[in-house]
Amino acid sequence: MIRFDNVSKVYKRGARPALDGVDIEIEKDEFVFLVGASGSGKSTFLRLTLREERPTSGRIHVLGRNLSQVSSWKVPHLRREMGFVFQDFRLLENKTVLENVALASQVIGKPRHYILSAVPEALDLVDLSGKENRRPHELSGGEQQRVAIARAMVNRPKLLLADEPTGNLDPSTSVGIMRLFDRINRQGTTVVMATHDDEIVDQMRKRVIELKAGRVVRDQARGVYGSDR
Ligand SMILES: Nc1ncnc2c1ncn2[C@@H]1O[C@H](COP(=O)(O)OP(=O)(O)OP(=O)(O)O)[C@@H](O)[C@H]1O
Repeated sequence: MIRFDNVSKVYKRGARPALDGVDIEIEKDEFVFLVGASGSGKSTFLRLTLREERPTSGRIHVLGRNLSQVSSWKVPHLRREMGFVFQDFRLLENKTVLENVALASQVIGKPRHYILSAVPEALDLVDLSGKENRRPHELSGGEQQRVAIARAMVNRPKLLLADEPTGNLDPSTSVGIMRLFDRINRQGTTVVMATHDDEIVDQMRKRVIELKAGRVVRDQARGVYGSDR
């Protein structure tokens, strides 16, 4: 699903690499936590996977494609097969819940009949049926993140990437959001999540990849947040 072969990324000539000789393979249906101190390279890994950035050296395969061979005009096509969830939700404030989710399908030209079934299905997945006509400011933080997850899932991606999705949420809300990611994963979507949420990582016992100064220092099945536990 994702393969990094000896990938390095240097943003500015002379700066230390944000990723430094990274080899990672993530299989279909896995749930992977990316952990590590601030600046260790987690977001860079996600941005390279999305092809928002290109590596300085090394090879990246995502969804069976070598990213260096995907021409720029085909990048949007590739991204349609991936969902992305951010820490700060990034919803459109002047649109309703339903419109926020539907828009993600409309902009890529999905037919009306698809949208009419996929949007309610996505809202049902995140347990927001009944709140279709609310606007983001009428929802709690956890509900807003659920809308963002519905938006990421509405085109039925094979891969869901998330950068600190619980970073703005309180602990009990975060648990609910993590259960949702777990359910999405069990239904067949590969999940890769960068997080600082140690309690949740310890509870969920999924694969943990730890980065330190751009290098993989730990790759553990059913792992915990900190290597010293
Ligand atoms: N666009 C950029 N231009 C220059 N340097 C960058 C850029 N993005 C990230 N960096 C640098 O690359 C390194 C890795 O950053 P990255 O954002 O990948 O870390 P992170 O582990 O996601 O951190 P955080 O947990 O704070 O989000 C850092 O030293 C950062 O300053």
